[in-house]
Amino acid sequence: MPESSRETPTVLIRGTGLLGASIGLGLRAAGHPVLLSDVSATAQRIAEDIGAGTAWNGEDEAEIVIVAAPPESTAEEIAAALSHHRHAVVLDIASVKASVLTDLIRLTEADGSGLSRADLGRYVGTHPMAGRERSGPVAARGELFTSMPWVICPAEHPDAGRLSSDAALSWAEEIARRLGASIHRMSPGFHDESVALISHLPQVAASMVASRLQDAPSDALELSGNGLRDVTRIAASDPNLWVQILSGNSAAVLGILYGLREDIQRLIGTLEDPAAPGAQADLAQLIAEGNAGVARIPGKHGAPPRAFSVLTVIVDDKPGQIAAVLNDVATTGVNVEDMRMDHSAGHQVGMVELSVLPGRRDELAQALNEMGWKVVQS
Ligand SMILES: NC(=O)c1ccc[n+]([C@@H]2O[C@H](COP(=O)([O-])OP(=O)(O)OC[C@H]3O[C@@H](n4cnc5c(N)ncnc54)[C@H](O)[C@@H]3O)[C@@H](O)[C@H]2O)c1
Ligand SMILES: O=C(O)C(=O)C[C@]1(C(=O)O)C=C[C@@H](O)C=C1
Repeated sequence: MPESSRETPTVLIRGTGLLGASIGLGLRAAGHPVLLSDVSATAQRIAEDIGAGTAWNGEDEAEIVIVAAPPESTAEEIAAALSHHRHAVVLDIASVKASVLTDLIRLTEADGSGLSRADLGRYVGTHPMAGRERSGPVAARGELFTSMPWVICPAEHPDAGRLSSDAALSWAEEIARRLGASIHRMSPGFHDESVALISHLPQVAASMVASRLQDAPSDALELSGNGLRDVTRIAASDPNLWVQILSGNSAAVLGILYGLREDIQRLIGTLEDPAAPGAQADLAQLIAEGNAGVARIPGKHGAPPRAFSVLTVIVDDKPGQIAAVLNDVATTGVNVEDMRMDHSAGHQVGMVELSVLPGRRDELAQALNEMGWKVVQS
């Protein structure tokens, strides 16, 4: 446990949108007093109303400040927090890390900043690898971070080496842990290279696939199944946020896009003459390489990839059905590892897909059947 005046110090959250309000909900549940502040009075009031914390009066001291503003405002907000709260640990959660740190160092070293390099000892850059395709406090969830990775990037100076103090680092990790996340410590540069591949490329790919649908005939769209939904969920993300993320990490994203461009060009060449010698093997290789890549995505808490068994429960499309299914599952003692809900086009039923450990599937299916649920195993 890091040294602090209290076990559950007061946390000020600056930026009370999706992430800020989710952190507020989670930290309040963990016993922290939480203060909220946002440039948008509406976002701040909604966050207060959903129980993420109470309004900051603009003066009170906090022991920990979490900047959850958009990336373009993050460095300035960190500098302001370091100035205002002279003893606080200051964290940010922006999706890009190296550009925020560079801007922060520049602001700190500017004449008249009132900050010194020593003040940066109280700063740690972080990034929860959890979110949603929706913005704003209305979409906030206190459990958003449970079992998800949370990156901790000790601040480093190009000439002076590591800046973040041990005390600040251990508070950053403690906060992530209290929100249920798993800790991954790395440099800002390695973080940005990594998220270009596992977060920024998927966003670009989803947006590009979904943009093809804009002018598609509605008869074609009515055939949409899970394949399309799986690939396009994040295409609903906020353009304003993603402009900032992609331009803040452009070099790393570009490196991946160059490789992708080669793959697409090759695929186009193959499909232009699929009967040519070697073409079928090329196509098989494309899919097989995808199989190999997807098999490397780890499970929860960085555990090795694990295939879950899925069973589908057919429910009436009316309020309270998902809660009723989950309540009955809870009585069986079988842990649900993942869950999703789908609707069957043109039918008044929903399909609740439950992922469970393979050894528990049959037992759960039988128990749910006995309780009167209609279960389909896939
Ligand atoms: N959305 C995600 O999935 C996700 C996941 C991890 C990290 N992040 C990062 O978290 C941060 C917030 O993202 P979000 O999804 O919660 O966005 P959001 O749009 O839901 O919320 C951002 C909030 O910040 C407020 N704000 C803007 N400028 C501000 C300033 N100068 N000071 C204080 N508040 C300010 C806005 O009014 C808004 O309420 C971003 O830096 C983003 O990169 C987002
Ligand atoms: O699950 C989602 O909806 C997300 O957008 C999450 C996601 C991600 O790519 O994993 C998106 C961007 C953030 O920087 C962190 C998390």
